[in-house]
Amino acid sequence: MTETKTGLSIKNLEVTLGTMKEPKQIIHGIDLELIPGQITGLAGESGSGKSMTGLAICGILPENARTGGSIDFGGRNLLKLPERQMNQLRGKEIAMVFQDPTASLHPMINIEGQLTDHLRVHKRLSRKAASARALEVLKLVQVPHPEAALRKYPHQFSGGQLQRIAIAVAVICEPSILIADEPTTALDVTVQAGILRLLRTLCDDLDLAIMLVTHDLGVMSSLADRISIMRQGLIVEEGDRYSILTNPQHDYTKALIDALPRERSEDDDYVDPASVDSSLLDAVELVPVIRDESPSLNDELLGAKIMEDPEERKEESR
Ligand SMILES: Nc1ncnc2c1ncn2[C@@H]1O[C@H](COP(=O)(O)OP(=O)(O)OP(=O)(O)O)[C@@H](O)[C@H]1O
Repeated sequence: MTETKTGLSIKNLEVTLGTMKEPKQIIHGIDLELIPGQITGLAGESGSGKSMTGLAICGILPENARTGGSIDFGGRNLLKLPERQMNQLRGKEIAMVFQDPTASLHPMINIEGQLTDHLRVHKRLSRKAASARALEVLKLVQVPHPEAALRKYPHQFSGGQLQRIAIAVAVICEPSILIADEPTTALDVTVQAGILRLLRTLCDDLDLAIMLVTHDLGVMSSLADRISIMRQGLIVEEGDRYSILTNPQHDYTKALIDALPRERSEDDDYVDPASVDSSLLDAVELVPVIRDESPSLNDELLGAKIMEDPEERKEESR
């Protein structure tokens, strides 16, 4: 991939909902950078404003939302962009993956149709070229039997495969930015790890700038390059993954880390790699970062999976 990707810079973003008479400020002036080839994690409790941040980037906030600050993408402030131009960027340059993959898939259109429609709208490719690209991208996201998958409908796939297809729809136009909002929350733990690994691979190979929204700091610990911790509409702490997880400064971050599961017990959902299908083994590799027997969340827990040097991680993933 030779094309240079564009990052995104949020400065002092404010979002207010409600009426003029009864305004409800949801986001209170946050800064965030999305950098090509990096996963930026946005973690925090429910209702802290993580999803609203993603919606603001995609220009799909609720109709009554009022915004302040700026979201700079390639020299344009997305908050001020006319709807028509925002429509052109959305899906092509800025894509989104949601918790529920069916939210981005039409139940009555086969997978080839969903992938090629999207491509033909944004890239104006011929039918034949769009079909070839659809097959290529299904292979990229590792959907089994991709030729046959193109002819199937969403209800014929499992949740994990559907999420891979939703990711294929998101990346088919080679966007610069991918907003992944709780992309694994609804999935079984072994499938979760595979999707997380896929996001990492796409980030590295396509030079994508990914914003990963999750309430689960455990997911962050295995994946994000940088982590921002959000609470009540504010980013209370931001830094590289290693320092956030090993040397948190804010009490709220410390509390989130304390809440991470550390011990395996009979009834938790730790999956013994020996007990799963060998095709999943690769994916499961990510899990031990989240679920280790170590007594505390320290360097030992983070182990080889957390490295200070992103280049070192890139090397490992090759
Ligand atoms: N359409 C809406 N109208 C008014 N308030 C809303 C609307 N949607 C969300 N909110 C409020 O905005 C705040 C931020 O919501 P948001 O969905 O961004 O939180 P979140 O951090 O993503 O939480 P979760 O993890 O539960 O999705 C919450 O207080 C929520 O109640």
